[in-house]
Amino acid sequence: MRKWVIVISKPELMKEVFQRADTFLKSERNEHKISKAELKFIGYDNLLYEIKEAHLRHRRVSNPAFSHGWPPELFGKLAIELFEVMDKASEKRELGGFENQGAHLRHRRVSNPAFSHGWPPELFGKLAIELFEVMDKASEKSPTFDIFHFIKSFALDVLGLATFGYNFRGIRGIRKSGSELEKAYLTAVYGMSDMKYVLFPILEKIPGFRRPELFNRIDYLNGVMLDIIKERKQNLKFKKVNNDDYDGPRDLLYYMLKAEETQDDSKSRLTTEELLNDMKLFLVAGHETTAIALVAVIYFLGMNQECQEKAREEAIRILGDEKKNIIPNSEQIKELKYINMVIKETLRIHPPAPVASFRKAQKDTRLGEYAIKEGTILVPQIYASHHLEESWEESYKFKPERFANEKDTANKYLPFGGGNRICIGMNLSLAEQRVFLTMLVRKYFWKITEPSIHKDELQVKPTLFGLAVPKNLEVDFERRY
Ligand code: HEM
Repeated sequence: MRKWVIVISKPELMKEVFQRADTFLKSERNEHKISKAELKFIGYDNLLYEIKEAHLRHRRVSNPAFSHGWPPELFGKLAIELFEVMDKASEKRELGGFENQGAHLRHRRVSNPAFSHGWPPELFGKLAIELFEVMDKASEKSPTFDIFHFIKSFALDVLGLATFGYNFRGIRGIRKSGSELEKAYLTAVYGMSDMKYVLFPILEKIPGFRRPELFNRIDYLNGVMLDIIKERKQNLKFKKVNNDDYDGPRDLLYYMLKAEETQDDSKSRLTTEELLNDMKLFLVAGHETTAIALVAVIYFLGMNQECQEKAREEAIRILGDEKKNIIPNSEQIKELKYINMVIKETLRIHPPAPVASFRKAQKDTRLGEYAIKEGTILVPQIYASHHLEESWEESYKFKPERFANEKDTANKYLPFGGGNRICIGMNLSLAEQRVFLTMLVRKYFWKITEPSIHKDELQVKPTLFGLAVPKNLEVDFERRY
């Protein structure tokens, strides 16, 4: 039987769908088509795919873990590590490509005559193929300024530490000295989201398409993370979680184990396997989303130099202009009014998760002025909602000032969804963005490298989870110190 699918862009209706979670229930777990690799990696028994009581059980344990403050040093120290890698990369680039003007003229004088005759097309064709091969190899080896690659490593390192006290060394991974676990994680994530294998799971059985290495890596990753959880559980049992003598990391795992202790009923607890799945889910759900947000902020400030300058002025006013990296403290972060507006406006104009999960009407009902039949699928279209002209004047224009007054935007701004399935990592991600951006504007001036495919709009590539991942975005950074 054919079913209605309704795309929702009006913010008040979307909010209602999120709020009436029992009537507009998130699709059942078996309605999410996932690859065999994803099944093995995060499975269905996790906060993302569970619904009703099982979802509540995950949320009950995870909520307290996410609802405490995040020490700014967590993000700040990693930001400094990333800046060092970026500086090294820019040095390499200068050596590889750019000469000063006088030297350039000298080269031109000799080269110009050599270029002024006709060329057989095959020469280009054959050489282009050769060049593509070399470029592919080179891009594996040396860093370029596709900034997404850099930021993603940073976001992964933050999440590893925030989730289970583990440093993936993703930033060092840019220089090819990351950890085995980083490699295993990246292989697992890319492997599980390969669209071919989601659409045609039979490929996993066909010689030439099978991916034994991928599944080995997932096993390895699962093993290491499981050991960490078991060891931590054991450790906490001896030390008793509430005692002050606990000196291990205060990460999500710690707070989740602590929350587990307070569940008297064993049925409300999570099994070790479920806990493990949630840990991995946090990495997957928080890694690319935050990296997209940060890259988008770099893009919009690169395209809007006056906004970049205002953000810098604020960072300097609050942190001072000593020529060294300074991690803002919690009090200083609260003072970051303009930078906060920049982050909000970026998440409005370029929401990293442009579409929330489909909901399904559980009975005949009304939604605003619309009659909805049982079984109707509802698609919360966050991107469309953030670009409705009736809600956002000049909606495609980057204007952080829209967020000067919280009250003007509260009812129509939904980058993290809403209701009982609102993004659990929202505050972690926002804290990370505030620290990172403040430090970035103090350290660098930047602009988008020209010519750019992003001249008119930030271009994105298609991805399995529908995330708005920017296509290769090249940025020129100039150090302030
Ligand atoms: C800018 C960054 C982020 C954005 C824009 C974002 C966006 C969203 C949205 C829109 C949803 C709701 C989906 C729905 O209702 O179907 C969601 C859910 C979720 N997010 Fe995020 N997210 C971000 C960062 C994070 C981080 C850092 C984590 C974890 C560390 C995380 C973990 C999750 C999880 C586990 C869910 C499912 C919650 C549930 O169903 O109860 N997200 N996110």
